[in-house]
Amino acid sequence: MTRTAAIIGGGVIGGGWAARFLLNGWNVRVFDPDPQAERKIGEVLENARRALPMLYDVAMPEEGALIFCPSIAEAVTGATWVQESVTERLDLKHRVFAEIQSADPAALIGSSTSGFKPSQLQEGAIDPARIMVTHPFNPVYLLPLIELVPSAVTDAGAVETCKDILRSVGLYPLHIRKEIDAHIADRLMEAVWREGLWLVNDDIATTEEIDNAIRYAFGLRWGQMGLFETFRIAGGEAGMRHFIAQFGPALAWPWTKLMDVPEMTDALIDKIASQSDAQSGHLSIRELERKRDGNLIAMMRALKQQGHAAGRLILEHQSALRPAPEMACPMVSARRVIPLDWTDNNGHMNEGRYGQLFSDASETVMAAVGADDAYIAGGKSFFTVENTIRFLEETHAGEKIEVHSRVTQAEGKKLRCLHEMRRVADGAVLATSDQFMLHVDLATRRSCVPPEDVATRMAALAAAHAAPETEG
Ligand SMILES: NC(=O)C1=CN([C@@H]2O[C@H](COP(=O)(O)OP(=O)(O)OC[C@H]3O[C@@H](n4cnc5c(N)ncnc54)[C@H](O)[C@@H]3O)[C@@H](O)[C@H]2O)C=CC1
Ligand SMILES: C[N+](C)(C)CC(=O)CC(=O)[O-]
Repeated sequence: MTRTAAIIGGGVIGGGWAARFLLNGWNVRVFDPDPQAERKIGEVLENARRALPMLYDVAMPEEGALIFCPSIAEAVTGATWVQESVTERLDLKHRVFAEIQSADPAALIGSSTSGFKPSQLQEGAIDPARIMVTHPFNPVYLLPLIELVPSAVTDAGAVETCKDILRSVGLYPLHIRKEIDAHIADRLMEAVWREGLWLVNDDIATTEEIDNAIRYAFGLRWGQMGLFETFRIAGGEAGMRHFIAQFGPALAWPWTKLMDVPEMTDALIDKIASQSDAQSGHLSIRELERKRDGNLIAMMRALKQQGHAAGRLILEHQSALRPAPEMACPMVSARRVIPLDWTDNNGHMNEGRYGQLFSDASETVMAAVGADDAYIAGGKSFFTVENTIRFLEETHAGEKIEVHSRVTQAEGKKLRCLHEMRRVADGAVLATSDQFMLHVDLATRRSCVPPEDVATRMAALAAAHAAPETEG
C-alpha cells in the first residue's frame, strides 16, 4: 500500500524531504503559502531524481504522487507521517502544530528544527506525545542522518514507528537520549564555524583557504571515520590513551576562541560575502548543488564499495529494495540507473561497466537456479569463461536501464545466457552480452557438475526461455 507523507513548509529542507519520500515510492502532500514553493520543490526534485537513484545498484520504487494542498488540514489528514519544515521560529512552529493536531489528532509529527528542543516544540501542544525532532541534513535526499530527539513526554511507540518509517526510506535515525539545544551535529559544526569566522576576521585566511584546509585533509577523514575513530588511529599503536596524553593538554592552551564570536559588523559580513563571491560566485546555487550532489554520490559509492560508514547504510537499504529473482521470460535480471562514476572521458558509460552490469545480471540468473549467496558460501559457484559484448548505442549517466536475460544453454556444468541491456525510456537495446559460465567447486577452483536440484532448475529455465516472446 502506498503511504503518504505530509510536508509542511516546502523550502530547502521541506523540498529535500519531499524528494526523499517520493523517490522511495511514497505519495507526498505539501503545504507552503509561498507562491514559489511549487517551482522551488520542482527544482529540488529534479536534482534529486538525477542523484539519489545513482547510489543504488538496483531500481528504486516507482515514484509516488506529489500534491500541493491549499491548507495544512488537507495536507495532513490521514497522512502516515507529518514532517514540519517551516521557518526556524518557535511561535510559528507552535501555530503550525496546533493546526496539524486540530485537523488530525492522530498525526505523527517530526520537526526539522536545527536548534529547538522537543520540549520547547511541545509547549502548549494539543498532544505533545506525538511531536518529536527529526533533524535532517541538506540535501535530505542524499544524506542519511536524522537526529531523532524525543522529550520525556514523547510516546515511546511513536518514536519506534518513526524509526521504522525513516529506515524504510533509507535514512539513519540517530536516537538522541537526552534533549539538548541544537542536538549533536549542529553543535559540532557551529564550533568549527565560529573558528572559521575568527580566522577570516583576523585576516589569517580567506573563506577559500579555510575550505581547502577542510576538504584536503580532515574533512575527508571525518566523512569515513568521524572524530573519535580518526583520533584513535592518530594515537599510533597506543591508541586513544596515548592520543589524549599527547594532545589533551593543548585543549587548555589558547588555540581556539570557542566561547567567543566575532561581532558581525557590516565590514565583517562584507568581507565574508565578497570572499565567498570570489570563491564560488561564478556558479549559481543550483550549479553548486549539482556539483555537491555529484561529489557526494561519488564519495558515498566509494564508501559503499568498502561497506563502510554511509556506504554500509546504502547497502542495507539496497538489500531491502532488491526484488526476488523473477522466472519470467525474458527474466528482468537487473534494473538500475547509470551512476555518474560509470562514465568516461567520452561522456558515456565506460565499456568496463558493461561487464560489471552483465555480471550483476548473471548473478540474478544464478540465484534463480539456486546459486545464491548461501550456495556460494557453501563452496560452489559459476565462473564466466567467455563473454561477447556488443555495444549498440551510447549509454549516459542518469539513464534508467533494464537487463533482460534468457538462458540459452544448460547442459551439465555449462550455463549460457544472452543478456540484452535496454533503455527503459524507449526500450532501445543498448548492448548485448553472450555469456558462457561453468559450474565450479570453490575449494579446487575446478569445474564440476552441479548438484541435481541446481541442474533441474537450470534445465527448467532453459526450457522456459527456449521460445522467447518477441520483444519490441
Ligand atoms: N537549511 C538548512 O541547512 C537546514 C534547515 N533545517 C531546519 O529546517 C527548517 C526549514 O528550514 P529551511 O528549509 O532552510 O528554510 P526555508 O526558508 O528554505 O523554508 C521554510 C519554508 O517554510 C514556509 N513557511 C513559512 N510559514 C509557513 C506556514 N505557516 N506553513 C507552511 N509553510 C510555511 C516558507 O514559505 C518557506 O518555504 C528550519 O526549522 C531549519 O532549522 C534543518 C536542517 C538543515
Ligand atoms: C545551518 N544549519 C544549522 C541549518 C544546518 C543544519 O541544521 C544541518 C545541515 O544540513 O548542515
